[in-house]
Amino acid sequence: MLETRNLTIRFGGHVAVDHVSCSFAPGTLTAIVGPNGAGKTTYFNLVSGQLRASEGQVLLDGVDITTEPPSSRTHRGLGRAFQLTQLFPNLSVLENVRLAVQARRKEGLNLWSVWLDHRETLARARELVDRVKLGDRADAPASSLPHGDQRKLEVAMLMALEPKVYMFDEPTAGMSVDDVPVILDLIRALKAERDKTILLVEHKMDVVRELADRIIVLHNGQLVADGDPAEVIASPVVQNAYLGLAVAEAA
Ligand SMILES: Nc1ncnc2c1ncn2[C@@H]1O[C@H](COP(=O)(O)OP(=O)(O)OP(=O)(O)O)[C@@H](O)[C@H]1O
Repeated sequence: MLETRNLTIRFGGHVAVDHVSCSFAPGTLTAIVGPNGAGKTTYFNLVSGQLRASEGQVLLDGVDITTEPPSSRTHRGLGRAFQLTQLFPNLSVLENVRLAVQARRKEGLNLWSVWLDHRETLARARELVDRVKLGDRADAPASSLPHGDQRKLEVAMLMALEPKVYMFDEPTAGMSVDDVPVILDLIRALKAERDKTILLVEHKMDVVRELADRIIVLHNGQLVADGDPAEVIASPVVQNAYLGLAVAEAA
């Protein structure tokens, strides 16, 4: 179980995330929505450890991880999609995924087991590369991939870590219409495993409606709605705070 208690961060006088208390159970997909600047990405950064909270706590399975660096949170099973800057641009797609698989496994000192591990690691990496539909780009340098394929690679690397909690921040942003279904299918498949906790920041309401078991709404850093997707979307607070604004912005 992932939980935040009164999670808060201030940048100067600005409170970007304001006392957000929320828990996320395994087997659920929670969409986090809200207008631009609402604090969604900042909330993610606080959970994954890219930012340190000014106040409040982050707990994973009851352990207070508020002051831990991102690497130890990852080690505990908190998985945030890789950023492009974390990839090795000159290594191939397969090599990048292989390194992520390797990071997850412990290599023994016995040479025979190292060899077996190497073969298994490579096989697992290939499986993941195929799963994200990058099989025909496996040997291409990561830097040569178009944007949509790079996002798929990020997801493959995240899956290689086998986290308990998956955090996706607008996973389909900037993708072509052909690439979007690949990512959504992967998220659906993770959801079908029923033991993963999935957090999804997403602006596309049709995606949210289809995938989410629950929606939380952030507005000015505060949690202003939380519940069943249909009810939350219909609630006045969302219509005014989010959808109303989104419509106004789109106009
Ligand atoms: N490092 C920072 N320093 C100062 N202000 C920041 C910093 N990071 C975020 N903010 C501010 O915090 C607020 C929340 O930003 P955040 O990016 O979390 O919003 P968001 O809901 O993810 O928006 P979007 O939907 O546009 O991605 C914004 O007002 C932003 O300008």
